[in-house]
Amino acid sequence: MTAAVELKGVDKVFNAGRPGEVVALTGVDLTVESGQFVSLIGPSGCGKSTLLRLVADLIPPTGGSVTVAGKPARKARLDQEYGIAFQQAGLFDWRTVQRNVELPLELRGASRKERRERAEEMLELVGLADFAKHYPPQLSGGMQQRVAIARALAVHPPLLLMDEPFGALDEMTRERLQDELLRICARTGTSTVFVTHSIPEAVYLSNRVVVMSPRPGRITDVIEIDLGPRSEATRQSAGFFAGITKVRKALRRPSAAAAVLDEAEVSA
Ligand SMILES: Nc1ncnc2c1ncn2[C@@H]1O[C@H](COP(=O)(O)OP(=O)(O)OP(=O)(O)O)[C@@H](O)[C@H]1O
Repeated sequence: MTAAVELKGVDKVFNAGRPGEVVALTGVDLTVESGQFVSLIGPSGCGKSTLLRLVADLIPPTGGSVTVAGKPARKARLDQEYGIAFQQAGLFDWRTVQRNVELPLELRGASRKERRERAEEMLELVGLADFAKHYPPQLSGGMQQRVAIARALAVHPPLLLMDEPFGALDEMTRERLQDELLRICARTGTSTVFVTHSIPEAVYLSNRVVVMSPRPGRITDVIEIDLGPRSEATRQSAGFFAGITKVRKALRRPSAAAAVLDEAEVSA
């Protein structure tokens, strides 16, 4: 089966050869199989968002190749092979919830009837059917985030790219949305690449947690999570805590190496 995402030897340098050059990513190889949920975790500035933006073809790589659904990233973007949801829900305040969700379908030239039906289906899926006629400022942060997810899924993309979508939410809302997201992905068969700072969130959601190192960003570990179908009991289970410990140790490893380097520099 074609992988949902494949990165081979990807490098990203911002401002190459100019003042302020930043080597954001180096030698990144990553495959996300179809239907998988993969989280990216790592210290601030390690290149998680950059990696996601490369997959979305919002920026080009400096080296290597990015393939989405077997196509070059640019073709995949034009074919709307993925939906995007970021930390800021990014909704248009002057459009109703329904018309926000319809937006990607409008861009695709879908008929008014198709747009309305699809938006209703998506709002049902995220539990917001009763709020279709509301405007985003009338909704809570969690509800706005669910609208953003509905919008990202409106064209039935095989892939969902999410950059800290629940980062600004309280813990209870966050856990509820995590469960909703897993339910939606299971129902629609969507593959997901999810950026987070939260170790428990990464472990709870993912089939695989990809751990990245600080500058220049590299993948240092890929941790398989095998917890079966998630439920409230999962959050209390020994397997869940074992997963958290594994990710935490993996995150410490590169920074420990950096600390040793720093000490060497200080003592030199
Ligand atoms: N447009 C840009 N121009 C120059 N440098 C950039 C640009 N975008 C990102 N960078 C740099 O690339 C590196 C990686 O940034 P990125 O936003 O991908 O990190 P991140 O892991 O998502 O960080 P955080 O967890 O803080 O959101 C950082 O050093 C950042 O300053």
